[in-house]
Amino acid sequence: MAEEKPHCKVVLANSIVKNLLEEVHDGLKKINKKPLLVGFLSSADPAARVYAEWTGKTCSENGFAFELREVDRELLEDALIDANNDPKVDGIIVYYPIFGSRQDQYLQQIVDVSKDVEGLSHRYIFNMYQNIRFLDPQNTKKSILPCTPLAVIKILEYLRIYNTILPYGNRLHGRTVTVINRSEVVGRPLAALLANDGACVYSVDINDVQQFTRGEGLRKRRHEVVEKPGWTLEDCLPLSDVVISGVPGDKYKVPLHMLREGAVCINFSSERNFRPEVKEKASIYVPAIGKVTIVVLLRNLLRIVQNKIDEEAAGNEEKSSEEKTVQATS
Ligand SMILES: NC(=O)C1=CN([C@@H]2O[C@H](COP(=O)(O)OP(=O)(O)OC[C@H]3O[C@@H](n4cnc5c(N)ncnc54)[C@H](O)[C@@H]3O)[C@@H](O)[C@H]2O)C=CC1
Ligand SMILES: Nc1nc(=O)c2c([nH]1)NC[C@@H]1CN(c3ccc(C(=O)N[C@@H](CCC(=O)O)C(=O)O)cc3)C=[N+]21
Repeated sequence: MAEEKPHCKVVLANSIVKNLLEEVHDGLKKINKKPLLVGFLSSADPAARVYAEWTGKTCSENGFAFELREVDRELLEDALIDANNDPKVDGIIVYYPIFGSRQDQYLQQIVDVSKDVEGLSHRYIFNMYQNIRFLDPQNTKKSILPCTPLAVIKILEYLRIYNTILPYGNRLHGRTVTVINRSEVVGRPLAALLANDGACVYSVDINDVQQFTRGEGLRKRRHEVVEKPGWTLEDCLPLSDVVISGVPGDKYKVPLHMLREGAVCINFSSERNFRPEVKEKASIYVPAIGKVTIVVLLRNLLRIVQNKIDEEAAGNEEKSSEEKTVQATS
């Protein structure tokens, strides 16, 4: 008897983006202005330019203004300060890598928190690792999450890996996820976010394996990390419901022989980290997520603009009540 084709569902970014865009459009209707995002391109990396071009395209298609500023990297610091001080600029994104060293982190921190749509400012990253979800004690202003990790989370929600029968904050309880990449911009924050939401996460990089969890019964408030001495990716794969890979370069391929039957596989690298044969074993395969990342970026920009509007309204209220007090006493 002839064998049938394997039953793997390939999920493309477009279908995931649709829902998120609706949310963004609704949000945009509620504010009566066109937010301005400014992108700074000082990177020689072709991936950065492509990403910048997509950002521009997605902005203009969805009611956001985008301005690309190509700046010599030695002049970037001053250009960022100018944009911080310019009230017309709502959000700032700096494309990486620039120097490819710690200087990139320094430049990242120059961007004013109130304009940081990528969510890589220290305050936002601190809140994320500490599992602090709001910016104010009244829990009205949600903190900003880093774009690519948040895009992966939105994908996992779309795929129903998040179990909505469980309370918010614990919806990955019982899931085991492997993340191959532990960079400070994607892999490590992603592992922390997933573990904060209740997952058991194996974080794999070129050197070692670490496990991120909230402990047995999710007793801990936030994730903790333990080293797994002697472990390799091969030990993690058979245990994992979800495998997320983001290794740069076209050489790297996730070994498929140890992959669990029916696993969910997601690639966020610019190159394909999974061979086409992944479809023989996986139940769901997401080959690229870049488009989701950009829509999440717009969602962050909207949130920043909303937070600013709310703050100004609160400030005005305070002022007018002060005025009243002054009037009453004079
Ligand atoms: N789809 C999206 O929205 C985004 C995609 N990217 C893409 O993701 C990729 C990674 O970007 P970054 O995290 O910034 O890169 P990076 O170079 O900072 O980090 C790479 C990570 O992969 C690990 N790694 C390298 N070789 C490995 C191996 N053989 N086995 C296991 N781990 C290995 C490294 O240890 C490191 O943790 C790039 O292709 C980049 O273009 C980056 C940002 C957003
Ligand atoms: N500040 C900053 N933030 C970034 O997020 C950032 C950056 N700098 N510099 C450059 C890298 C690169 N990057 C990618 C985006 C999408 C794909 C991606 O998934 N591309 C798909 C195509 C599009 C799709 O279908 O999703 C593909 O190559 O097949 C990869 C890589 C973001 N980056």
